[in-house]
Amino acid sequence: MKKSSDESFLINRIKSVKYAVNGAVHLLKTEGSIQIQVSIALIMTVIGFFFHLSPFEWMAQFLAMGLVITAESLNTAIEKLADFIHPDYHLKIGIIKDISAGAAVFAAVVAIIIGAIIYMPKILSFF
Ligand SMILES: Nc1ncnc2c1ncn2[C@@H]1O[C@H](COP(=O)(O)OP(=O)(O)OP(=O)(O)O)[C@@H](O)[C@H]1O
Repeated sequence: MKKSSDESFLINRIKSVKYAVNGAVHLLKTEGSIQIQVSIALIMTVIGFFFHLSPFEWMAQFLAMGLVITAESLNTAIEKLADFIHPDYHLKIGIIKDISAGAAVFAAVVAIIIGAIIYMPKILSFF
């Protein structure tokens, strides 16, 4: 009895991961904002190799990129939920969407600050 409930728990966890991966693939295939953020992340990774980032700088850069892509993904989910619940114009839907987009702005500002801390000294050292 215990064993079969453990097995179904494991199967449910594996299914959840599969659904989550499907969601990530859906975002990558259909959402322009996510495609742009992932493209920026790939470009920043190439730039990171060019500037020989330290392990700590790599960690900070990947955390920043992950934060932005995560915030953008959640913003997309909230926008879609809002459109589904209330397809017509409504002041509160507008505020909810603005707040959701605001979270992505916070993430982007943090990423820009981290990028400046990593790259400004390297760029300035060229001059
Ligand atoms: N149903 C609505 N009612 C009121 N205001 C809305 C509504 N839909 C959108 N808005 C306003 O328009 C803004 C943009 O909404 P929209 O859903 O087009 O997001 P977006 O940032 O352009 O995302 P995307 O281009 O990824 O769809 C919202 O932040 C909100 O201010």
